[in-house]
Amino acid sequence: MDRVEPSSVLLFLFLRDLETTMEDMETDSQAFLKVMEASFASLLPLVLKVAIQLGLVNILETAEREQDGGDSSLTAMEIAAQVQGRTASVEQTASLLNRILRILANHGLLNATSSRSGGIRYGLNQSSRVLVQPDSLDCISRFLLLLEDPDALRSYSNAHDALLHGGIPFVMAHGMPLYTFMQQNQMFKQLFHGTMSAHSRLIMGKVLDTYEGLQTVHSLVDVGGGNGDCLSMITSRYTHIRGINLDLAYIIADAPSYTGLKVV
Ligand SMILES: C[S@@+](CC[C@H](N)C(=O)[O-])C[C@H]1O[C@@H](n2cnc3c(N)ncnc32)[C@H](O)[C@@H]1O
Repeated sequence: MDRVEPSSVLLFLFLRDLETTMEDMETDSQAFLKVMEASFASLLPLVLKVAIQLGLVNILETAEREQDGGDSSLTAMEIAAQVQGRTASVEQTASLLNRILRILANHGLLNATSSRSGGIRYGLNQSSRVLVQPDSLDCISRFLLLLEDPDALRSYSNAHDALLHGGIPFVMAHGMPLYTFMQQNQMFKQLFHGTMSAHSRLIMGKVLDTYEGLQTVHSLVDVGGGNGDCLSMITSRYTHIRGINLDLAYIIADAPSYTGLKVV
C-alpha cells in the first residue's frame, strides 16, 4: 500500500474544511439575500405602479401584436421612445426605465433577454400579460393605490406596539376603527370599496364560470356584501335566487340598487 504523506492528509483536511466553510458562506449569503429581498419588497408595488402609469405593458403588447410571432422584445431606449407625455430626452427616460424594467424582470413580471449589442431586451410574460386585460388592470391599479395610501400605511407604523401592548394598529393610528373612519372619509371609502368591488367582480366572474352549486340555492345573504356587486352578479345569473345584501347602514345608503336584490 502506498504511504500517505502527512502533508497530503493536512491538505485534504484543509480542502475539506474550506469546502464546508464555502458552503456555509454560500448558505449565509443566500439567507442574507433573501432577507434583503424582503426588506426591499416595498419598492416593487411602487415600481409596478410607475410601469402602469407609463403604459409600459401597452407598449410591449403593441410591439408583440405588430411582430405577430417574431421577436417583439424591446430595449429600454426603444420603450422610452414610445412613452407618451415625455419631455425628457429618450436617453434620460431610458436610463431610469432600465432600472424599473430590471426590477420587474427580476421579480418575474417581464421577460429579459440579452441582445447582440450587449443591452437587455424586455418583453411580456404570462404574468405581465394579465395587465393587458382591462378588468385585471383596473383591479391591480386600485390595489396599488389603496396599499400605498397614507391612511392605510399609517396603521403599519403601529403594528409592533399593537403586538407588544395589545390594540388594533388602525385604531391606534386613527383613533377609530376602519369602518368608522371610512364613514367620515369619503375619499378613502371610495378607494377601499372601489378596490373591493373591482376584485370581487373579477373573482366572482371566474367562480360563476365554473361553480354550479348555486343552482339549488333559493335565498342568499351576503354578509358584508359592500356595494352588492357579487350578489348582483349571482342573482342576474341565477334569477330564481333571492339575494339579500347585509352591510353597514352608510354603505347600504350609497350602494347602487340592483334588481332582485334586497338590502338590509
Ligand atoms: C372587505 S369588505 C368586503 C366588501 C364586499 N364583500 C366586496 O367584495 O366588495 C368588508 C365589508 O364588511 C362590511 N362590514 C364591516 N363591519 C360590518 C358589520 N358589523 N355588519 C355588516 N357589515 C359590516 C364593510 O362595510 C365592508 O363592506
